[in-house]
Amino acid sequence: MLCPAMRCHRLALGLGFCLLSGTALCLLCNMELRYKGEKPFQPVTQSLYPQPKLLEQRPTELLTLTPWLAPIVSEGTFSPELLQRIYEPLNLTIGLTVFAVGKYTRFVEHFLESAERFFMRGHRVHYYVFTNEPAAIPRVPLGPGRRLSVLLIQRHSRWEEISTRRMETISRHIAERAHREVDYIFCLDVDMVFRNPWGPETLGDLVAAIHPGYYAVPRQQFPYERRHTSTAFVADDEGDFYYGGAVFGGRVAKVYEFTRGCHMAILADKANGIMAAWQEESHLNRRFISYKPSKVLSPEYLWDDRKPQPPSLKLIRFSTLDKDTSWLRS
Ligand SMILES: CC(=O)N[C@H]1[C@@H](OP(=O)(O)OP(=O)(O)OC[C@H]2O[C@@H](n3ccc(=O)[nH]c3=O)[C@H](O)[C@@H]2O)O[C@H](CO)[C@H](O)[C@@H]1O
Ligand SMILES: [Mn+2]
Repeated sequence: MLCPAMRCHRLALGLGFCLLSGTALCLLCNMELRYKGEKPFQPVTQSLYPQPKLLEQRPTELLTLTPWLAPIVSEGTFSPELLQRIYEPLNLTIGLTVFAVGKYTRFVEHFLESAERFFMRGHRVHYYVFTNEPAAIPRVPLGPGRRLSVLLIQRHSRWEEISTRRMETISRHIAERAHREVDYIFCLDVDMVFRNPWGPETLGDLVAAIHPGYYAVPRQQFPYERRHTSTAFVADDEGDFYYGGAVFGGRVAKVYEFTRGCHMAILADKANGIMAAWQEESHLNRRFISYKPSKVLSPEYLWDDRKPQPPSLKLIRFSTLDKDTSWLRS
């Protein structure tokens, strides 16, 4: 039999031990791992390597990875059901910017109606429509979790200016507002329509889409800006794919950096009295050579109704309408 004093002593020891091991366990559980700092990629400066060819392997099968190992998204490369199950619980909000200035307001209704049918079904979506004429924006009925903000912008007289200014407007809009409201953001042309599902397979840090007019063309023939005096200049032996200015996107912070970078380059050109060959599309292409997209969308995501559907494309998801360009720009 232990005397009461000894029992007390043992009890105190036991309790002390429990307390100590408990604290240690607690500390271990709550311990934050200090990883080595993330090292962001630096812009690519040397670009002497063979051009990737979307149709290289077999003439009707698209390439699925870029030489820097970014996925090239097309029908058959992903499971929509699986991706839906992965992304749904994340409760993401996806922003979509679209510009409708002057006569282009007539495209909004068809654009939004088709987006409601096909764009990011089952996810929260925030449309940002930039226009000089808010009264001309139709009230298209939206599904649950989907909202629309109409934002007033100035109208510039030249269409090149309207189109090019988008980089500035988007970067400012992200800084002022959208960075708080959305996780990802896509920036699309309005003279287009969704024809098939566009889902979370398109989400990535920085996303570009291959232009429907140049996916089977050698890089020397890409309509890059070729004047050395422009900040959008691209040499003959540079370039991966020719990307369309009508579709880009990504994580909101990355799209901010991207649009700001393009805007700065456009401003530098402007100071020198230069408008790049294909306006903001030329700057977008220049920037994607140095800052590679982390995901590339096949021309399924940026087609043109004026072209017949080739056998290599199993479906068309988003396409330019056949429009009267000279009337629109007059
Ligand atoms: C076939 C062709 O020529 N394609 C070029 C043309 O695309 P696009 O012919 O697709 O240019 P676009 O007329 O659709 O203009 C781009 C976007 O700017 C907005 N917008 C433009 C003008 C206007 O008065 N109001 C308005 O809202 C609208 O959202 C439109 O979708 O121009 C782009 C640069 O901008 C690229 O160089 C494209 O390669
Ligand atoms: Mn367009």
